[in-house]
Amino acid sequence: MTKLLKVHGSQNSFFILDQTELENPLTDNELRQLTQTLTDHKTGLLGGADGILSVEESRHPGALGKMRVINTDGSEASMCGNGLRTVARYLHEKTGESQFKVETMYADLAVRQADDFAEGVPAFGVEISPVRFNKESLPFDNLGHDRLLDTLVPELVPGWRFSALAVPNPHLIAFIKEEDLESPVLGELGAYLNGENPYFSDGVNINYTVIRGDSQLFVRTYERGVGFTNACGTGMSASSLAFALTHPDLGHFEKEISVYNPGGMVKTVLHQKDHGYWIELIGNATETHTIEIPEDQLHSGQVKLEAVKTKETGEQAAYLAFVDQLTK
Ligand SMILES: N[C@@H](CCC[C@H](N)C(=O)O)C(=O)O
Repeated sequence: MTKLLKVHGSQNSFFILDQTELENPLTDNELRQLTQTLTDHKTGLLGGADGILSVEESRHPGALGKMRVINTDGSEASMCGNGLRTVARYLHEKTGESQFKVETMYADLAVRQADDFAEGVPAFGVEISPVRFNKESLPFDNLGHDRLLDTLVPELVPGWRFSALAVPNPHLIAFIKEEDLESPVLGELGAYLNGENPYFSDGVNINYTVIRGDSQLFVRTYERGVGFTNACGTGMSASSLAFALTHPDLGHFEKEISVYNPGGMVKTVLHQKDHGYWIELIGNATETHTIEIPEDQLHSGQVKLEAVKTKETGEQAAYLAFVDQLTK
């Protein structure tokens, strides 16, 4: 039997699969197939999820493991901020270390155990970097600009200003009004830019961001490879940096920014380093279920749900109580 975990950061949910514990690691095809099977929100396990986080061995100095991120549609993302917090917690519990690095597709990122957000709500801080603005990094094209920073882009939505950042996965940020949060335009633009289109050939995560005051944001994200999610950690980090660069009177470096989202709240802290930027993303790392699946079913992608054993950890009640007090 192989043990998996169902986890979330701001209710952006994942299954953690530690491939170092398998007799035979999955091939990339098997991992893609398994993700599509388990994460489907209608037919998947425990109501599905927003992806699988595959934990693998790292040989990089200081890194206790490697995280790979597979979106629900089977595509692989270079980073996942909410997911990295849960992998940090997993590796912390496995090794006893509280501060270490995790290898990701493009960078070895620093992670640390942070103060609990509330009783029963463990939290971790993770590095989000590298940050790039050039159009080749996302990539985007045919928009008449080499970078977007609070730029009018009539090709996308007339009258709306966009910023584009790779952290290193690609993000578009639009600062919008509170009353536009439920507009159908949000989903339409998300679906358009993540299908065949002349601008973002690899798709893009889109963060619709409302400024709620000094150091306060609300972000709703349409994620590449998934659709609307409860939260996107790299998206909230990218939005925080765009906020400070475009609204320096309200968004500040080296000071916590509270970022609310449909699934809860995280904190971000912006840093400048060597003419560049990095962001610390701090938030919950909640384990909701332990799961046991026969290893052969993971390889075949034909998981028989009746052969799977699941057990609630009880952490979700504490998390929901935390979210409840945010709104009071
Ligand atoms: N939810 C994640 C981002 C996951 C990857 C994204 N869908 C992509 O394709 O870039 C986060 O918390 O950062």
